Amino acid sequence: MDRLKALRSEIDDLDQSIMELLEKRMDIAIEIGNYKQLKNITVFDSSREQSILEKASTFSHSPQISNIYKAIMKESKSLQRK
Ligand SMILES: O=C(O)C(=O)C[C@]1(C(=O)O)C=C[C@@H](O)C=C1
Repeated sequence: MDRLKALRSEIDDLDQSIMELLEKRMDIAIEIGNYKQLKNITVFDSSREQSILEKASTFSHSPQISNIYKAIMKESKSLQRK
């Protein structure tokens, strides 16, 4: 039980950092969205997404990281379209 508590505490610390970084990323995505709207640029940029997904798969061979990035970028686009 002590071990479970300790591991959960590690996850809590990591979640705090992940959430802070995701919040920052979303703020920047909103700024990019505003810029794109101003300049009449489409929200979806396939080559940029491919390059991020390539980085994710180079960083880690586990498909989970790429899947998480797909979800992050889906939310990013939805924020930009608001
Ligand atoms: O880099 C951009 O152009 C963005 O809008 C950001 C972002 C992302 O979340 O990384 C979101 C949508 C695009 O399809 C590509 C990338």
